[in-house]
Amino acid sequence: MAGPSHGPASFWTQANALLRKNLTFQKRNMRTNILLVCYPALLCILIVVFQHVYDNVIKHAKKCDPTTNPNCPTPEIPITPPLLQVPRSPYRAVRTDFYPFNDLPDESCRRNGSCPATILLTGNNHSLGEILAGTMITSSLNTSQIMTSYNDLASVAANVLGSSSMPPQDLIPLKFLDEIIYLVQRQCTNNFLTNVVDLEMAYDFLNSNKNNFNMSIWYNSTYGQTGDNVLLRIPRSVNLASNAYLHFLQGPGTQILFEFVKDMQQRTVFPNLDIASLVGPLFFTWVVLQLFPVALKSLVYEKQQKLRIMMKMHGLGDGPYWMISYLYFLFVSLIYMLVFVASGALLEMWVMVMELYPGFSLYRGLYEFAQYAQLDGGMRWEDLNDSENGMKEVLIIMFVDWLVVLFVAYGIDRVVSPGSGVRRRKSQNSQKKPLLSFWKPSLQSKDSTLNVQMDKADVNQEREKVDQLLHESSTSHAIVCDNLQKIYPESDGNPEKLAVQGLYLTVPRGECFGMLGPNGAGKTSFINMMIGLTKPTTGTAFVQGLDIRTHMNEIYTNMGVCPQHDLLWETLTGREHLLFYGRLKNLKGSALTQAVEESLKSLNLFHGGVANKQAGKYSGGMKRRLSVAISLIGDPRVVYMDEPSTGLDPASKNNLWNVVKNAKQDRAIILTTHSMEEAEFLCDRLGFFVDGSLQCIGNPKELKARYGGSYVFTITTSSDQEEEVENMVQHLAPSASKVYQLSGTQKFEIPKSEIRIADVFQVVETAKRKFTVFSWGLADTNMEDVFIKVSREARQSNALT
Ligand SMILES: Nc1ncnc2c1ncn2[C@@H]1O[C@H](COP(=O)(O)OP(=O)(O)OP(=O)(O)O)[C@@H](O)[C@H]1O
Repeated sequence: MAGPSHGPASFWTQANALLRKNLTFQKRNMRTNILLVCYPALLCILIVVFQHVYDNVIKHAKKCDPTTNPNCPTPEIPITPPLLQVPRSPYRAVRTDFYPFNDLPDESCRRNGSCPATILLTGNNHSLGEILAGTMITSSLNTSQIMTSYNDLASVAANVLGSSSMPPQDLIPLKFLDEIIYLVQRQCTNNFLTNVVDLEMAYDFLNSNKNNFNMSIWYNSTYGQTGDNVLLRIPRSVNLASNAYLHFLQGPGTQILFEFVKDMQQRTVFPNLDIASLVGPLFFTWVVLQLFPVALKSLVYEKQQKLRIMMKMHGLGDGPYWMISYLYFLFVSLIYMLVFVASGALLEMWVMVMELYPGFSLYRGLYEFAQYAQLDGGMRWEDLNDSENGMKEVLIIMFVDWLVVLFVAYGIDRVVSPGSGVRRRKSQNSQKKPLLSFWKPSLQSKDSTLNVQMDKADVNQEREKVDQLLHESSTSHAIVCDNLQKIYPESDGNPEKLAVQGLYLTVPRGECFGMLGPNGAGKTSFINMMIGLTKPTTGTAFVQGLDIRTHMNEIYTNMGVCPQHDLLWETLTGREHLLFYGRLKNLKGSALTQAVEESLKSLNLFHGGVANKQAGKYSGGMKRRLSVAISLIGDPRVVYMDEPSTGLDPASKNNLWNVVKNAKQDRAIILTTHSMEEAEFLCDRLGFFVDGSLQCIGNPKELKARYGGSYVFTITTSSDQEEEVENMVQHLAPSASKVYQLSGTQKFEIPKSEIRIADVFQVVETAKRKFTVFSWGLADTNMEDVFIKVSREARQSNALT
């Protein structure tokens, strides 16, 4: 059906085939891809919409004036938590017995609203405190009071500044403050005391309210021995040359740490983190669940659907697979990242947390570049050491991520995958060599005499043939199994299972060998070993002279497989499947087109546009035919077909049989089936498998002759006459045995040597005169009888041993 074999496909041919398949697959998934790259943009829009709704509908923030309406919710919460806001006058700090701050006014100020707003600075540098106070408040005001020796800073902050447990409406919102606001970070629990001063607000306020203060400043002189540190958050928008900041900078002996607040946009996009703080984790979760595994998901999908091993079985090597997959996903990720970065400019929060995801660290890196681009000279190598930009961390994260993800993906492919049992270690002698030099009987075969039952002459003969071939240099037999054995180890409480026991088998080119046997006999286990899905426990097999334990990759280049369950890409058409596998088999140009067209025609997948229909839309029978077509494309020398005609209607079955019959001319085919009719029609030889071992082997005629030396006589009468019929048959042939009896219908096996067909007619005529015979028949044994007989005998003998 296909053209002549062109030898194994080169690395680049395989890469080309895979790339084309991936592009077609991607084209089919265009909608998903567009959605994928649009998600970040959609998410940004959603966040903004949420925020808008939240602000306008739920909070009414913009419509509520807190200066006139005390129930207005706080419209803005500064970004640096925790913050203490200045309380309204009735709640401000006053002198109490418990806290003897003598310079605070007494309680009466709360009634007339004259209590001062208080500010707490921490640190042990008095002069700095003076400078801070002097900078923020004009010197004409009585502003400075020094509080000493106070260690319980949190408690002081709460009491000196006013009650911290008051309801929010009693805090003066910063925006509408009529006195100076000074923010104190109360949780200063260690030596590094950090006063977070929002200078932007203080500065604005100072400029507009210079002479209207009623203010006390408390300065803790002893708390924190090493702490002279003040962390200033200075937005870029603030002019650093202003007097206030200069004073700060000149604070004697004080290390002033500047943290440039680069992301002022946050305030405008997310004025008050409520929605954003929900959306952030949601976004992160979505990223982890949906996007992180994009590449891995696809690799795992192919693995899970066994498509990876299917491609491998048809000759796709690890090299092209990894190269194309890697470059392909790199490209897809780049497109995704471009869209993401563009839309991510609107969404700058949570970037730090998300950096663990490689895409996000890339984003962070670009972001830092953008920030530095605003400065003279942009980012330089030495800036990597700047702890403020996190560029070094980003590069480290990306490098580690790259390594980890690459190794994880590769590890999944090598270790966890089906077929991992096959040793990928390159054989030291991977070149083909004369048969004799490496076709040595396996060690196990010497001990295997126990497995051989001496009464099975045909099976023994097969074993002798194997021994002989192993010592000859002939490669006339495409498949030689040498004491092949598969034992599944015990698991989940199930005992060890001997699925294939010491199998000796030879299949020459041009032969179709049928493997028959009841469910669970071990047929699929055998095929799985032969196609590299599982590893033999002991023994081995040689395909075209190559050992399946060590040369599976070479064997794949000349092998076709039609697995028991169809392994197809739902979104690729039948033609695209065949083009892909044809290319893997090194078919090119017109030879490829011709092979594909012939294949489609011969398997009845050509007419009515079926070839261009996606495989996901195929009926079960069409999928099956496509699987058979795939197994035969590129003229492989060895083909395995696991129940190829399952689910086919009679016409399609017939059509498929003809295809297989034509295909077997110059190749070895091993086929498993439950259809005796199929076995008889297609197979030159049959092997009956029961409980993992070969019970008999031979061509259909031989087997029928051997196991079918009897006629099957079936007769139906009323139930009362059963005994009489039985006596009658016994009289006719004393060795006859009853094999079936139900409601008057009885089936007898009568040795051919004991009767003549005319005698049977005679007996039935006599019986008809005595009682009613509803129906009767005499049949020669067919393959089904052989099957039943062999299975029964094998089970009986197994039960005895
Ligand atoms: N992965 C496994 N682990 C343990 N036991 C297994 C495993 N796969 C198959 N078996 C067992 O090995 C035996 C042979 O199974 P196998 O699938 O090879 O039979 P089969 O002849 O192909 O059956 P069928 O005709 O139903 O496809 C069965 O008893 C089965 O339960």
